[in-house]
Amino acid sequence: MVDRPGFRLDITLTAAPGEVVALLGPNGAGKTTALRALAGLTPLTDGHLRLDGTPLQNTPPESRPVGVVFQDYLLFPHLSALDNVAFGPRCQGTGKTEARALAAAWLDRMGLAGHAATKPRRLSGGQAQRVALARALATRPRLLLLDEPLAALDARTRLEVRAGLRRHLAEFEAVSVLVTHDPLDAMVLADRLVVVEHGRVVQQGTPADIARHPRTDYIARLVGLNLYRGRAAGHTVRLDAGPAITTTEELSGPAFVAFPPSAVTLFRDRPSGASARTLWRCEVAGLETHGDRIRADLTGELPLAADLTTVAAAELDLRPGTPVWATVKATQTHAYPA
Ligand SMILES: Nc1ncnc2c1ncn2[C@@H]1O[C@H](COP(=O)(O)OP(=O)(O)OP(=O)(O)O)[C@@H](O)[C@H]1O
Repeated sequence: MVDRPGFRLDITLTAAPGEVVALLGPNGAGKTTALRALAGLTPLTDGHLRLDGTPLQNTPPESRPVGVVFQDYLLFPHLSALDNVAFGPRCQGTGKTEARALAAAWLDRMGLAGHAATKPRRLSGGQAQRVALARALATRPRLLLLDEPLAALDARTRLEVRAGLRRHLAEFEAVSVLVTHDPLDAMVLADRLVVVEHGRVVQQGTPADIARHPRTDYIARLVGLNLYRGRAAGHTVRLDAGPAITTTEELSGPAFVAFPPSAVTLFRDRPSGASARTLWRCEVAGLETHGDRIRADLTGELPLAADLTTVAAAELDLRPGTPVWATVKATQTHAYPA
């Protein structure tokens, strides 16, 4: 637990050797605070930290078997890539020659053998990220912490570096914890996602499980689903938001219903064949381009997001304020216990 005026981080986090855990959450949720507490840079107000069975909270940061890759890498600007990587082993008492040989091997593993003598300012973003990772791994940490590891990169580099990082994390035999806002980074890199909101864990599980069964609005938006809470009886869920919705699954009691924006069809006139159970009167609140589709934000009987092709949006002549009827197929809705 970490307490500071106006904010409390209160989370339980456990991880097995070899596991990659992503802490995912909105701004100010407490992800960085959690990472700093693990690194020993922010003291715990209460609770404990244990690594390989050994209490950690009284060990100063520099003596913890923890490697950190900071968001902006924090490479030493005056040292070559090789000396940046050799720095950690040197601090641990490894002799100069051995530390440099170790660093050279790490750079080689990262595909950077040709850049050993390069200073950080001459490295590309992706190369600097790999040097920072090599620097953290060269100390043979038992816990690897990565703060927004890809945030400093442009979209193209990000794709490549993400794939490389995934490989290195998979090979790393101890625990990795990474912090990110980016659901894609989290899904690609982590074995398990821990979603933090307001200083607490609101959901955790495998990426696939979280994407299929979001339990908060933040996660639903992240994975691009419409999400409602309600009460199920058979194939109908009466939503807290008002209307009822027909679902394929049969359930009873508190339930979530989720469906993707692409499962929604919009009409200007009330469609004659549609079941009243899956037909809502809405109004367009906003429109934005979403890849090769148009995402319509709707308010009304059921607030929802709908994806349309550009042609469909033009034919419906949608603009903010346009009244529409929205329907979703029961086969595309997904209900699960709340
Ligand atoms: N050094 C600090 N002193 C005081 N308050 C802080 C400090 N750092 C963060 N906070 C506050 O603590 C809370 C948690 O912040 P934290 O940076 O851990 O969140 P985060 O999930 O990492 O957010 P972000 O994604 O924006 O980095 C926020 O309310 C933030 O304003």
